[in-house]
Amino acid sequence: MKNLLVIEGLGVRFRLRDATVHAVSDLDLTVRPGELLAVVGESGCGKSVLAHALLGLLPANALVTGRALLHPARPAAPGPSTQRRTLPRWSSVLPRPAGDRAESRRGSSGWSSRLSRRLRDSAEHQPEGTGAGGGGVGSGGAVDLLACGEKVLARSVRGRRIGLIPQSPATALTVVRTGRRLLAETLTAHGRDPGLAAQVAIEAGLDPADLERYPFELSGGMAQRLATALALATDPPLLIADEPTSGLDRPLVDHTLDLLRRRCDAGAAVLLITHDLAAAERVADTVAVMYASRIVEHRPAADLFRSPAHPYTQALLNALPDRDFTPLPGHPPMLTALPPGCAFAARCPRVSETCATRPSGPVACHHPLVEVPA
Ligand SMILES: Nc1ncnc2c1ncn2[C@@H]1O[C@H](COP(=O)(O)OP(=O)(O)OP(=O)(O)O)[C@@H](O)[C@H]1O
Ligand code: NI
Repeated sequence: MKNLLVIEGLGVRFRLRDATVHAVSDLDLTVRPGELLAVVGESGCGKSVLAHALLGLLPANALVTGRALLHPARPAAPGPSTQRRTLPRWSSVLPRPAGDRAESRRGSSGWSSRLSRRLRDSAEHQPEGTGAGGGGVGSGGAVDLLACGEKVLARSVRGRRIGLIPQSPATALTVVRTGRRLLAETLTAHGRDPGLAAQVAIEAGLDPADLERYPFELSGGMAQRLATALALATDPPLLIADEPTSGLDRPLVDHTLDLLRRRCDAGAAVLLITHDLAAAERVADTVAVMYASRIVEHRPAADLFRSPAHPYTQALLNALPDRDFTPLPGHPPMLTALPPGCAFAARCPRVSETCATRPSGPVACHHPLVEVPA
């Protein structure tokens, strides 16, 4: 089936005063409708930055290169007049990008001013795909997420074509509305019946009674499930779930994973970002392993879990309690000082002189455990 998302050569660097953080490097990925792609890797390897780059949620000190084409899930609609629907500019659950230029110019970054602006922005209703910042929109409805600009992202991508379950929902949720109101507003904005709020909450594993609470009254796990419900409410063709099971007990972890799997089985695509390899093994079709800003192995999940090819993937699997339970020694390199060759070399049992040069291919290793055709 045709790809829904095609990422080519994605790079994200953050400029600091005296250094540059290479958070994502030369990243290529594709996601098809119906595919659950899991992105796994140790803390700080660039997983969330990847998600935020796709949604235009990076701060102002980020330099983004490459392209990320999002194709229409179904054949392109005939024209804006037939499908124009007013949407709040910001989904209830999406953080405003810290680098929003207008915000930086105003120089006001306090919590209350950000919140009041978010509320004001929620009242703005603008037609889709017009005006400044509308570059990167190709014929046939494909959008280059890295070039289309904030207006297109806000009006027609975030929430509508790509949903996000953010990694820290407790801080991303709008705090002045109850869960029920957040859900009802989101459903309404997307042309769905606000009366479905309870049903969507149950689907996400949240007791509908908890919808009467404000987000700050929820536990971490409850906020996680409310964020999941909000992302489901928009029924997006692509869902990015950034650690959607953190803070959940095992039965709720399985509930959330099975929910994501069912979305794929119904034709949506899911990009699942997780530390939890067991979670990826349970539901993923394909797995991309990230190490120090790069994808080092990208293969069908069944192949990767049966027979890992990159020594880093093998080390991650060996650390699982139901395998060797052997922790991976050492630490990843600083993203401000990445080596020119293989970034895993310093921790790799198979290292040789060749590893001073950078490997490439579906398994970025000079000494893979199994040969994987390109
Ligand atoms: N605004 C920023 N400025 C500088 N560095 C940043 C910024 N945002 C993220 N980083 C750095 O980018 C790297 C990747 O961060 P990211 O949040 O993507 O990691 P992650 O893989 O999602 O980790 P975790 O599993 O802990 O969530 C980290 O080293 C982080 O410190
Ligand atoms: Ni993260």
